[in-house]
Amino acid sequence: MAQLQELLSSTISNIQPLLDESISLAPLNKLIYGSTAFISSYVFLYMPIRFIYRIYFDPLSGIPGPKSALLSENLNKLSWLILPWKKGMEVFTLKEWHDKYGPIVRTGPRHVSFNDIEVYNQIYKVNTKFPKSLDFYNHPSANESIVETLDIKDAHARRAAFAPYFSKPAVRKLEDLIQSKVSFFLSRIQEMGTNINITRGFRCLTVDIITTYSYEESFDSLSDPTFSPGWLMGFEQLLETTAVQNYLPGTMGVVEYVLDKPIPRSFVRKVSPMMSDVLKFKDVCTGAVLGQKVRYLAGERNMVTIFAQLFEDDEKRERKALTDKQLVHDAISTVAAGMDTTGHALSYAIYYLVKYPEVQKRLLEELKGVMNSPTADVKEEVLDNLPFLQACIKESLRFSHGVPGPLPRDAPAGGATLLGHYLPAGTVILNSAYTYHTNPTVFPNPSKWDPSRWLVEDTRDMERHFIPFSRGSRICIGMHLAEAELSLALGRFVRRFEVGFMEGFEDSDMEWRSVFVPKTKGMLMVWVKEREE
Ligand code: HEM
Repeated sequence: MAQLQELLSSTISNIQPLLDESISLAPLNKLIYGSTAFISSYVFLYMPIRFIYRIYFDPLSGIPGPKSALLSENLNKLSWLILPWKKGMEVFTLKEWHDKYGPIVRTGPRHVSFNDIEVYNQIYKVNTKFPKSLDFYNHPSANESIVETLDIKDAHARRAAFAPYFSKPAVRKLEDLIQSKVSFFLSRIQEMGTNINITRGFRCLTVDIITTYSYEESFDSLSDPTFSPGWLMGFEQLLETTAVQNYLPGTMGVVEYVLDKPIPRSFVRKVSPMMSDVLKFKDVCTGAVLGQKVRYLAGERNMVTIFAQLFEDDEKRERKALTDKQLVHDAISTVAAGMDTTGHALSYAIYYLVKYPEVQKRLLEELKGVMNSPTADVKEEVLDNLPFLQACIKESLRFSHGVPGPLPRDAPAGGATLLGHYLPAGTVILNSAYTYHTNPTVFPNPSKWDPSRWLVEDTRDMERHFIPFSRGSRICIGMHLAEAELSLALGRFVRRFEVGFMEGFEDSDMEWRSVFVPKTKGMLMVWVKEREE
């Protein structure tokens, strides 16, 4: 005890002159001195102690994983965003880590990733206790949408309001709309013949369908001469900003607020055409949904759109109406959720059908069995029952993954024990569809696009690991619409056209990195020629 007292008094007497000196410094020097002391103690004292704590004493310390990832959550995030060799590569790295460390990996100080379908089913189930994580679902243009509603009860109520408009019977009633947009899409590409950016073409198709259904007025993107309307350019930019927001939450909110409110749009266009396009995309969605609300409130009752039905059902059921902000965020996120996902799956299908002509031939033979001419009408119900077409669609969904980025969920209050490890409340739990879809035990030779794998007798294990639409209470709300679009667009396209790659297109153009959804390096450029029989 006496020794300790002696040590303390000698330390104080050593520090005292330094403190006295610092008190007598000029204010500027005091600031420099103070900040240097703060930063040095943070970097050289606090960070190492915290690092050691995380490795040896933290409740998550028993979980295997790369130790370097435990240094700092913020550094991890920044590195996924800015280091050229890591940018957009998180899902690939997660898979490598699972291959190395096993089904549970600690990927950050409070992040844990899984590769175990039983765990997946427990987290992403109906009546789950694991809410979506604020760590990710917090984008300024969508944080009041269904997609980013975190609270389980609130999300249930929001989904229940929209679900009737996306059920299988509701989508069947939409068939005429989908068919007419697919017909227009096919006539446009027939007219173009060559140099067709089919990646963007598919996006325009899916958006014209969902905007007509949402707001009655289609964005009419399919009429754009090159399938490149301004709002789509904006959306492509928005995807880039999604990555910034994923890793640096709040940043885009501030940027968007500053550009959106006090600064005139003409000035924004001069300074940043990219941000200007992003704002244009938001403006179009905002105008469309709020315009419809005004018409509804003015007494118009003959609209059959999602939002008009919602306004009517709110009134009938005496439900609390959505705020304007919620409506706008739903309008933006529904367009965004349904466009790229469906578009990617279709692009991958066409890409591989061109690469593997024998597979295309087999598909064509099947389609000829139900469509006796290249432009014959066909119902979705008929296409749904074609095994090889459905196998091609499944394999394309397995390759495009739907949303490959991990869909983060939080460990609930009281924590959770998974695979024998206790995860305290708030631990961020990651599961990436990419990891599950490329499991070689379940999908032998997983990097081969092979629709026939789905035609074997027992597909149960593959089905269990096939999660492009996720599962449970937060499963994709637009799944039936997407399925109808995929069957009709792919079936009618392949029956009608021969298709090939444009000169200059390279396989590497289809390589992707993840900005939550996959973003390919280039665009799929094709020519088409109408089939003769
Ligand atoms: C091939 C096409 C599609 C795929 C692969 C797909 C995939 C997914 C996935 C994986 C989720 C879960 C996201 C999460 O947990 O954060 C999701 C959610 C969602 N999807 Fe889709 N989607 C597709 C098409 C569509 C379409 C056409 C629409 C509507 C027009 C749509 C609307 C939504 C909405 C609103 C959610 C949020 C549901 C919630 O948070 O409860 N999706 N989708």
